Amino acid sequence: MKKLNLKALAKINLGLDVVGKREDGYHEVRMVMQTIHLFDSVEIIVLENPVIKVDTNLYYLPSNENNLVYKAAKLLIDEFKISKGVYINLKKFIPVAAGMAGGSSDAAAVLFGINKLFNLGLSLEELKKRGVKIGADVPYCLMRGTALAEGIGEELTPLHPMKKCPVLIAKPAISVSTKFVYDNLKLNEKTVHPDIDGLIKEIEKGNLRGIAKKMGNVLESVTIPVHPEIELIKNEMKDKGALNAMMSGSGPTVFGLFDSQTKVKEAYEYFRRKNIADKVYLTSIFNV
Ligand SMILES: C[C@@](CO)(OP(=O)(O)O)[C@H](O)COP(=O)(O)OP(=O)(O)OC[C@H]1O[C@@H](n2ccc(N)nc2=O)[C@H](O)[C@@H]1O
Ligand SMILES: Nc1ncnc2c1ncn2[C@@H]1O[C@H](COP(=O)(O)OP(=O)(O)O)[C@@H](O)[C@H]1O
Repeated sequence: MKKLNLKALAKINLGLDVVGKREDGYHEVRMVMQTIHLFDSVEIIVLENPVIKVDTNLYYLPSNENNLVYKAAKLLIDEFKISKGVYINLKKFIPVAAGMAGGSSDAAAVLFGINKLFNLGLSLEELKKRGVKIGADVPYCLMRGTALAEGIGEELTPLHPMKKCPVLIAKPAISVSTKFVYDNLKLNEKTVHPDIDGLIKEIEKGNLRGIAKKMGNVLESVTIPVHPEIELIKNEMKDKGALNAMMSGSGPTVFGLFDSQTKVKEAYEYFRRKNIADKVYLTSIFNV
């Protein structure tokens, strides 16, 4: 049986700025992306019949063409007129609709896997071009590591690898639609834009405190007023010793960067004990 087991890793945005809006409604961004050690598991098995079958461990996720892994498989199977099929068994651990690119990373894993299983010979660049048709974050999920993402998120420049540190993740029991957040973003002269270039300089220096100071996410201005519990979680994390804490992507997940294993463990235990968030993970920076 021909099969592959892959890890689809989650991301956080160390910095997220929106610099304009395109005519098609998509926004021009400048984001510092970072992979973390939190992943879904994606098993792909080649089938002799030309079908795409998806199973997931989450009852509320679609297993039809609305699942991003289905879309990724179909895209390559159609383009390369592959006469066989695939069975995809998806085990989700990355919170859904959380600002951590779980779905995009699953799709990236399937593009990567089908390219390998059927010997399509596509380069990473060629896979990224197909990935952006599924979602703006898919090209980054194929690349991983520390990167500057521009355009709608698909123009990628690798950056100096982020200094390793413990990361605390906390997601309140709410889901946020990325489209809603972008649609409700109002950019004007009062908008506080994060200093993305300054953040990159601190990453190059490997200065964790400097990185923490320069973190910023312009989408917080939309999501936090709708879900004020995000601000409370950020404050709790900082109180418990995070160098800084911020919402990832369109939210609602909050991540905190720590400079000590002892502090992060204490904060993790405290978050679990006090039920401060629905899901809490103690993880770390993943570099390629
Ligand atoms: C905000 C970010 C930050 O990394 O991540 P998440 O919060 O989704 O994890 C990304 O920009 C999200 O990328 P992704 O989730 O792949 O977006 P897509 O599926 O392509 O688009 C969902 C919707 O978001 C809006 N959208 C997305 C990307 C972008 N640069 N401008 C936009 O306006 C569009 O309205 C689109 O219909
Ligand atoms: N494989 C998948 N994993 C997660 N969500 C998926 C998947 N396929 C489709 N979706 C849909 O995509 C939406 C957002 O997915 P997700 O990638 O988890 O969010 P975000 O981009 O905020 O990190 C969800 O509403 C979900 O129904």
